[in-house]
Amino acid sequence: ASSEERECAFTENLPVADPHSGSTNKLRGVVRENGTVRCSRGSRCYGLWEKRADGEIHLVNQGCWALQQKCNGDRCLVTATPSEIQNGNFRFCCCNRDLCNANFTEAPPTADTPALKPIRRDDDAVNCLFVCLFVFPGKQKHSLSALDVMEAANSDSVDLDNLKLLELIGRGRYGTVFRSSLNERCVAVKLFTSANRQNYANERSIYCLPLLQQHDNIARFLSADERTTADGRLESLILMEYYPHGCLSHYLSVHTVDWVACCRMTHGVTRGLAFLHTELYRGDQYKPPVAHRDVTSRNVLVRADLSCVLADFGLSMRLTGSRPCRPGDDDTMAISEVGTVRYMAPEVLGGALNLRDCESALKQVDVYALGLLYWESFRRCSHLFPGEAVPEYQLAFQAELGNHPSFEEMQILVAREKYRPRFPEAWKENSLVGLAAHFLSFCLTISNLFITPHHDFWTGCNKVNLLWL
Ligand SMILES: Nc1ncnc2c1ncn2[C@@H]1O[C@H](COP(=O)(O)OP(=O)(O)OP(=O)(O)O)[C@@H](O)[C@H]1O
Repeated sequence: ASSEERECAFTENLPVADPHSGSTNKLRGVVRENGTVRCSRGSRCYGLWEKRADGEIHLVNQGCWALQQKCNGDRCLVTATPSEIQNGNFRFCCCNRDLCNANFTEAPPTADTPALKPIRRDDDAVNCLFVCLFVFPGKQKHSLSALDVMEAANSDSVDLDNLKLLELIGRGRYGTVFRSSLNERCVAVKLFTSANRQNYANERSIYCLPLLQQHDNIARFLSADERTTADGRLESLILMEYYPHGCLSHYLSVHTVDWVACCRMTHGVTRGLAFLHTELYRGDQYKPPVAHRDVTSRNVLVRADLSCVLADFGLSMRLTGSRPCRPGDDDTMAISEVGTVRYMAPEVLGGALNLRDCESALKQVDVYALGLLYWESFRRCSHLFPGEAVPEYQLAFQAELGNHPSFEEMQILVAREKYRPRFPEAWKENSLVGLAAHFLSFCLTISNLFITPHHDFWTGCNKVNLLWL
């Protein structure tokens, strides 16, 4: 039964734009004139209704639902309590019988109700979905994120039996990343051992912040879960969209890029970081400003069209709310000295981070690292080396300190000697004017694309400019 084709009621009052991943096209199936859709094998049906201010319930969308977990009922049961979904304004259900989504049935959630519940601990992902779908209907370009968030919202416990780890694609300090398949969809899975559970919990909570998944330059989160391995160990998993080009540093190490591609890459990371830093209120949604605290070219992932997303939020920190950020706190050290040593700002290395204005200080630390990413990227830009070979890819300070610089080495070089990555000779000699023009147009491009000119961001940007100039 799970692999049958399914016929579902179909309505699209709110268009779900074409996702940019082929694998999710199967969400739609073949739409028929009689208001139904023939969904691809293994799909379920879903429905979404809105309760308006007048108390009337209006149908919003119906169609095929690619995720199978918890959608096995005959009836379309709404089990998330109304308060969990946008203050009770929406009803979502999915089910596994032909046309079962024509109507919904409200049922109080029970332990064994074969239906949906939002992501554990909060309903941010569900709320994100509704903001994606309704508050910004003009942003259909991002509707893969809406779809993904719908999936995330409903995949509290992914059916891990269907998850196959296929190939090891990355190993970081905190997690091991595998290209994987989930119900024939290609995904990336980051596995954390119990020793790194805090990092997992933090990354998960950041991904689930309201509005975060709406942004095109933040990595797509699909789900998170925990399981016990055969030998009794606790293992935590984060499921994400799979980015076939991998991380920025890998991409740049094997490819040069032209000017446009280079701008697209750096611009994407910049937008992602600006968004992360920004405090947002939209309707009843609140996104706190967040510092990434580990901006590196390994933590930026590259899409097929060479646009980039910011990833790896295991060390990220909300900059408002309950967490203190004052000198003398027990976690002052943790606040100021996390990250990858190569990308640490001089004030972090020199122990001079201004914790009295923690929010600005940590944002500026991120922006310093962003400047190093620009340097790594533009050194691989073919247009900036006319008539000569593009230099081999280098990480920032690799020429000076090699592959594994220590904290002390970085401290001496960057904080004490105030050394910064060098411009290649080609940029100094012949094309300074051209470069300046390019750089100016680049700055203008990115400045146009910020949501709001953010004071702290621009303060940080001055550091980038200084680094460049
Ligand atoms: N969704 C993805 N798609 C493709 N490759 C990925 C994906 N996520 C991570 N990777 C690869 O795995 C590597 C490690 O991932 P990640 O940085 O999230 O782990 P980490 O343990 O937190 O690492 P770090 O040491 O940077 O903190 C990345 O640099 C990248 O090459």
